[in-house]
Amino acid sequence: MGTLELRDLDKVYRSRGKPPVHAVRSLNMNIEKGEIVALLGSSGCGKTSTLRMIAGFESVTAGSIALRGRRIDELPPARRKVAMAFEGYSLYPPLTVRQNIAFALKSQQLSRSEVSRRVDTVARLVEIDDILESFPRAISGGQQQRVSLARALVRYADLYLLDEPMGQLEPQLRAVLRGRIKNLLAEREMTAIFVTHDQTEASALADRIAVMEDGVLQQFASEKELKNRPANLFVASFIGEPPMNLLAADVARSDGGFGLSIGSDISFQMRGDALGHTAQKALGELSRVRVGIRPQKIAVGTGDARVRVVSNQWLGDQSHIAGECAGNLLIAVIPSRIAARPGDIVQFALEPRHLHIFGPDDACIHHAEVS
Ligand SMILES: Nc1ncnc2c1ncn2[C@@H]1O[C@H](COP(=O)(O)OP(=O)(O)OP(=O)(O)O)[C@@H](O)[C@H]1O
Repeated sequence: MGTLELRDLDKVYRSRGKPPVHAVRSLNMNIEKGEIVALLGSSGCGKTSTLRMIAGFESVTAGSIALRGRRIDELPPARRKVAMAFEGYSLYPPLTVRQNIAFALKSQQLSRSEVSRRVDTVARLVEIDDILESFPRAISGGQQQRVSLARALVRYADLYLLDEPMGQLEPQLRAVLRGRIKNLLAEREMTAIFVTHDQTEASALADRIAVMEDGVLQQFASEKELKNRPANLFVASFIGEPPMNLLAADVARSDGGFGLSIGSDISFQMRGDALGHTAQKALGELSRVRVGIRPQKIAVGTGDARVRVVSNQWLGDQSHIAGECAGNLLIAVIPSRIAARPGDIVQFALEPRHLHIFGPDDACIHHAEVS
């Protein structure tokens, strides 16, 4: 049993005169104590709706939410033992920053010195200790966001919900706070869910990442697992920078395995013994699949694929070379510079062991070797 259990959670928004919006569909998740989870996905995929249902700001259309074995989906927000930092979850204007943060501790009956100590500690952590006596209207948006974060983190709760907690901060401060918040959460074994559309943030903070699209959970796994074993085409193309190269391939049976060809220019021999049973069965029934290969797995300057260079960018520590081959755009990332200009022909080497293969319903039927 996890600390937080979401069972078949559904959210449908109905407004008069408009078609209903099915924002979250049959969501199932188990989150363990002390786990930090990121809800990651593009705008409108249902991340915030999920968080707001857990917080109690939105009703649940169907399904259930249990926290430490207790059903909470019918409880008012204040009784859920959940601390949250929400965008627009506004600060009280007549109170100073210090009073705003201390207010979150009101129900906990702590001594004044204990309240003060806790407020000071969390304020230092998010670097707002110099504005504790200011009023909300006198501080910047980024500072307000950090006050909101401090107000959540200062509490002792069963669960912390953070909606784009650092969205308004500059990259440098963001990186520093990320590290500190991660340490704090780990030290106190706090269970937390945060919403982000920033992959770097999700990878840096979270133990596991829930990738959502169109209200549907696509995969819930560690960053490494998402990268190495994407469940489907969506996750494969969403996770990783630059995105995985995806190509349509024709399937043919060949000696002891399968041949996959992309136009007449690129082909792969997949040995049967390198494919699992599921992949062999699926390939035996399919004439066309999609294959994926990460840009970092393509070698440049050797190999059979002749590629016409579209762009070649040196980013200081790696080159991104985009090229066209058999009507497909391929991107390779290599750790060195090469002298290739747009229009030049260069060789790309794509190896069968680096291929992910996607079958019907875009599900992954074979994963690349992990190296
Ligand atoms: N109160 C509401 N009434 C009607 N539709 C809503 C409401 N809140 C959200 N939606 C719709 O539900 C869908 C999911 O929205 P949600 O805010 O949960 O997504 P999100 O992934 O958090 O997006 P963002 O990153 O832009 O906040 C969207 O289509 C959105 O327009």
